[in-house]
Order: sequence, then C-alpha cells, then structure tokens
Amino acid sequence: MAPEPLTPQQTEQALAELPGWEAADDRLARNYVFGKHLPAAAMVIHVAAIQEELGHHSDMTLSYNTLGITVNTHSVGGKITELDVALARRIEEIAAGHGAG
Ligand SMILES: C[C@H](O)[C@H](O)[C@H]1CNC2=NC(N)=NC(=O)C2=N1
Repeated sequence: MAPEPLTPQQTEQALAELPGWEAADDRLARNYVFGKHLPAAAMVIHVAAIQEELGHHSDMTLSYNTLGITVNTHSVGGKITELDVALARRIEEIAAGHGAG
C-alpha cells in the first residue's frame, strides 16, 4: 500500500525521537560528523545495505569528515512519509558505532 505523506504534526512527533534530524523542503535530513574520512565512507556502505533491506533510499553526500543524509518518498511526489522515518531510525541505530556525532 502506498504510504501517506505525514502531517506537520506527525512529522514533529517523529522528529522528537530523532535528535539531530530536521525536516526542511519536504525532506528529513541529518549531517553526521566523524573524526576522519574512512569512518564516514564506511557508514555510507552500511547505510546503503540498510536501504537495500528496506527498499528505501536516501541521498547521501560524503565529504572529508561529514556525511549528509536527506530522504523523502519519491512515490508520493517527494514528501516525508513513515518510510523516511523508519530509515532515519535505522540509521540512528548504527551511527554511534561508526563514531558519528
Ligand atoms: C521498487 C522500489 O522499491 C521503489 O522504487 C523504491 C526504491 N527506493 C525508494 N526510495 C525512496 N526514497 N522513495 C521511494 O519512493 C523509493 N521507491
């Protein structure tokens, strides 16, 4: 079943449990900071594996020691849905293990 876009209130509720994430321009977004480059690059691969498992994919921007992640749901025309929240939660679960702050 196609997901529904979240209401602004539902989005705020989801963000309350996703510290560091924000909603802007119909996307969930977070920037992670690392001590150096390779841990940031390793997290890209780990996030990619999760995305393949969920069938839902973010846009990631890898820089020297930062990884920017933004996501929305293409199938509803680029809005935030529960699928984006689910991916963000899974990313949060692995971030500390990669040394991300
Ligand atoms: C068939 C496949 O599951 C779909 O095309 C998925 C792939 N990954 C996706 N990722 C995102 N962010 N939005 C989608 O609508 C989407 N659709």
